[in-house]
Amino acid sequence: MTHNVSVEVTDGFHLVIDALKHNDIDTIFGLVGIPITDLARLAQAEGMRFIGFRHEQNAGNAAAIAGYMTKKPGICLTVSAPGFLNGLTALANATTNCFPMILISGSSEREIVDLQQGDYEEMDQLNVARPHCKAAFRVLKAEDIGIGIARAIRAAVSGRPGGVYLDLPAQLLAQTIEAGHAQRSLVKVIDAAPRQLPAPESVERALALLKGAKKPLILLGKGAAYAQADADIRAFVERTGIPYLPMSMAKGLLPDTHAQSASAARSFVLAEADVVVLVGARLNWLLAHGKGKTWGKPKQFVQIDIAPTEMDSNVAIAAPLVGDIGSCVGALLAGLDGAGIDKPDEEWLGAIAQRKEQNTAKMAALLDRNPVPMNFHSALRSIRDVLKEYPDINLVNEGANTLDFARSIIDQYQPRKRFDSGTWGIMGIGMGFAIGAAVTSGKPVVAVEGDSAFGFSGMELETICRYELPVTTIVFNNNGVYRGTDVNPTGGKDVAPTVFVKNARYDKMIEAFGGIGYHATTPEELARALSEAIAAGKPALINAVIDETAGTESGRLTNLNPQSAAKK
Ligand SMILES: Cc1ncc(Cc2csc(CCOP(=O)(O)OP(=O)(O)O)c2C)c(N)n1
Repeated sequence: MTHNVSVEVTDGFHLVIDALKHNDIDTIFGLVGIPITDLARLAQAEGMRFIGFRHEQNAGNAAAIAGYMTKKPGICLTVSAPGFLNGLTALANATTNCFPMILISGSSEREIVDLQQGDYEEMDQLNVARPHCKAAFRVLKAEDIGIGIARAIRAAVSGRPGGVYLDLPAQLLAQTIEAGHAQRSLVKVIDAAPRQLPAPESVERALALLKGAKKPLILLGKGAAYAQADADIRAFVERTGIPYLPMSMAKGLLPDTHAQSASAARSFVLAEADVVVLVGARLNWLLAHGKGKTWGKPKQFVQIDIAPTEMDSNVAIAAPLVGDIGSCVGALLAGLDGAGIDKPDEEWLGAIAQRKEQNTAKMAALLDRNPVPMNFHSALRSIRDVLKEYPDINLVNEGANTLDFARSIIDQYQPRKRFDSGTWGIMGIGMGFAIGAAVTSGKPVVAVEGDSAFGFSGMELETICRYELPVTTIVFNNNGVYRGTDVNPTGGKDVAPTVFVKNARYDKMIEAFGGIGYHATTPEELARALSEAIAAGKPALINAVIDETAGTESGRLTNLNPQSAAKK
């Protein structure tokens, strides 16, 4: 006699969703297609948010900034080959910026890929991904999905955070597995990013170096913002009385209006300081690699970083402090009283105050002007004055002049509220970061965009309108990349490489998707539109007309070559 015993089964699709939810992940950013459309549908049906994008790079950027804001990996889901490649730029950027994210892509079957038999969207994605991310895994058996997701989560957030690639062949998703076995295969990641305490002797060495400093300086990097050790970092700055410089995404750890902020005297303090404490800030190109005329006199560095190999990356580090930033700053605080460190010399603080006063007066003179049409300064003054009323606003910023000037003109008052082109200086993060910040925080976002930078992700205005996100995009429209005045030297009909359609109306773009468009030609119009848009809490775009002659081109290598400069 046979007994028909019904065995409850599940499949790879459900197991991926169960594994993510089992680890408290509730949102996926992605773009559907073969073989992951049903995975997206199922995720939504099972109560997760699936935010569908128009280009995978923007979905990846949204996942990356969600990871930076929450310390949980943001999830980006794409189709194979071209969809995976579109997401790869965001994965590489996340790894470069130490944002935890996981790019999950469907892929072709191993047996076809390895024999290069020409599958639909065939690519050896795992090997393509490896050089551009922190870790890469592939899962071939449904019973391994739980451990695969767990490994990806731990790899993304432990140690120095970064991007992880997880390769899911189409057949895996369709595989069935007995439900009880599936449930038991799930893995809840315990203590994914364990604290890493610094060695006591390294703390003593750092405090001793500070004790001998006459002109100390603290440099806060975005790693300090990511650490979410805000109170201890503020206490360390305030109890030592040491002036500090925030890198752009560390702005707001202490309010930019704080008396110890040395931002308005940046060049002076970098050149004159004798001991510099780097907190989650790497001595890369953004800090002139810690040497040369930017840094003037020889320095001694205390460096706090979770990666021991970051030490001496560019210059010798006199006091390496290896561990997670919260533990390292906490250890310095605990040892402060016993270290007998005096407050910085009044001469040092007085010299900084004087330089701040001079530079603030120069900037005020630039900001007080009201040229017609607007320039970067008058437009940014207008935005600064409105955003002062919204200290918790999320600010996204990219461009060249738009990025450089906004970084010093728009003040931040709270940590992890400014999201920009970061370590790579990449363009195109705008709308993805804006969507990621709006979805993650549930709060309003203002994106201040150069017109070229906006163009990289502008189609996501439809995504912003579709999910009715409170995102106000301000396009600094100066008719081109850096500026809009270059001409084709041949007199031919093609415009110059850096020039766009003159007087474009980006505000009409968002109206096509039901959003609110504003056209602003004066700082007053800009301020009124921005205040109205933030209050409305709906998708909006302000086309801010900027003088096309106002911009300067950054990093023009030909200027370094006298011969080519002479030909101009
Ligand atoms: C993915 C990528 N491709 C190109 C570039 C090179 C670049 C750096 S800044 C920039 C845009 C500058 O024009 P924009 O109008 O946005 O700015 P503004 O001067 O404020 O008016 C480009 C194209 C980078 N960094 N990343």
